[in-house]
Amino acid sequence: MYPARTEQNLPLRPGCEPACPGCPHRQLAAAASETQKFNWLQQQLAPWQDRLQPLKAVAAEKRWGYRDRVTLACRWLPEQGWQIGMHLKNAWQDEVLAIPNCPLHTPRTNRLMQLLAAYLPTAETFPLAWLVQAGSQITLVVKSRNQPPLAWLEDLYPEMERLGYEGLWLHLNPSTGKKVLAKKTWQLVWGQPRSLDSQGLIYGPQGFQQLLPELYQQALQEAERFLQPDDQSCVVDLYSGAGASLQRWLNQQAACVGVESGGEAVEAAADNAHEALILRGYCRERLPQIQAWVASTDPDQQQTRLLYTNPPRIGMEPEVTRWVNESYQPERLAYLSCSAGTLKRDLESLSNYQVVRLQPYDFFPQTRHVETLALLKLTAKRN
Ligand SMILES: C[S@@+](CC[C@H](N)C(=O)[O-])C[C@H]1O[C@@H](n2cnc3c(N)ncnc32)[C@H](O)[C@@H]1O
Repeated sequence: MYPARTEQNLPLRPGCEPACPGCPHRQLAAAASETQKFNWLQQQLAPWQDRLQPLKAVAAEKRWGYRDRVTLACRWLPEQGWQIGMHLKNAWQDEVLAIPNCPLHTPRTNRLMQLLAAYLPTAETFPLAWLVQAGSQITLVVKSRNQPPLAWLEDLYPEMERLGYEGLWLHLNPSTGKKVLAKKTWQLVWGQPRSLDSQGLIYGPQGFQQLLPELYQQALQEAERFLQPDDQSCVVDLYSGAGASLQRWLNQQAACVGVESGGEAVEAAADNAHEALILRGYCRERLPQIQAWVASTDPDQQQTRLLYTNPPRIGMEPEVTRWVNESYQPERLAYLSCSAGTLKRDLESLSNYQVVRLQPYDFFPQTRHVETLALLKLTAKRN
């Protein structure tokens, strides 16, 4: 990421902790923050600068109080009680900065932190390491092999219900640390195991969700306009999560395959996009199955091949980029990226493609992060 600008032209919002490193743009006006992000993209994506569109963002009043998906560190201090907030870890410090009134969080997230800090027993009784909230699903990650007492939670349930929470999980993870979650020992202690998002899609406690659904829908709409999926096309959807994008392509009667490594997301996608084939695993390891699916879906090679990809920050796996560029060769490709650096690398590797348009979105206001949708078309003749 680019270095933080020292210019500070706005006062801190009420509740914003001066020492919190969470939002480097918190003292910039919206226009200044957006300009910084745009300039960063211009620099990172210089070879395609002429195709870079102005940044799309939500209205000013939606730039705060939007974070309803958080992973917060929890630490017990005998003098001060529970601290829930940002983990500050570097050579000099290893502490948790409490942020009970964070203005970036939704009001219910802050209320949840405050309630837990007030009701939790001491760390000796309940060694809480992380609080993970995915929308309406909450997980308490406990650094222990043994089940801690849960009776204290009874008093919290009515308030959690009032705040619109729907599920509370206990996750025992004795080795929790940098990697917060493990596969085993999840227990639903209250409510229901799954919730529905604003689009009616099912998700669970580990669900990946974009933070600003309105802007995310705009990005998907733009990808759909470009890809033009229909009943004569097949869509390969990589890093497909719980199936939000798959659902769109299916609505246009396209044949679809999704690939996703997260077990819970795969399970949700099977419900959210049940007409698609969902492959579980790393994309690079599923290439033979995707290839077989394409061959059986389009034996005469009459269909329009399309690709949508939305990888994590590290970008597409090199084997996958190579397969797209040299083997699958979709006519149109939409790539939603949260890292301009890895996007640049992958665009350069897609040598058989021309970048048509780069549309940035401010998915993470107040932070340095910026999302970009790259739209590409095949220029070489398919092998
Ligand atoms: C940026 S999220 C996108 C999810 C989905 N497209 C959405 O918008 O909801 C990236 C997804 O890729 C999954 N993932 C990470 N590495 C993967 C890999 N190597 N192969 C397949 N899926 C992977 C993650 O579990 C996550 O769901």
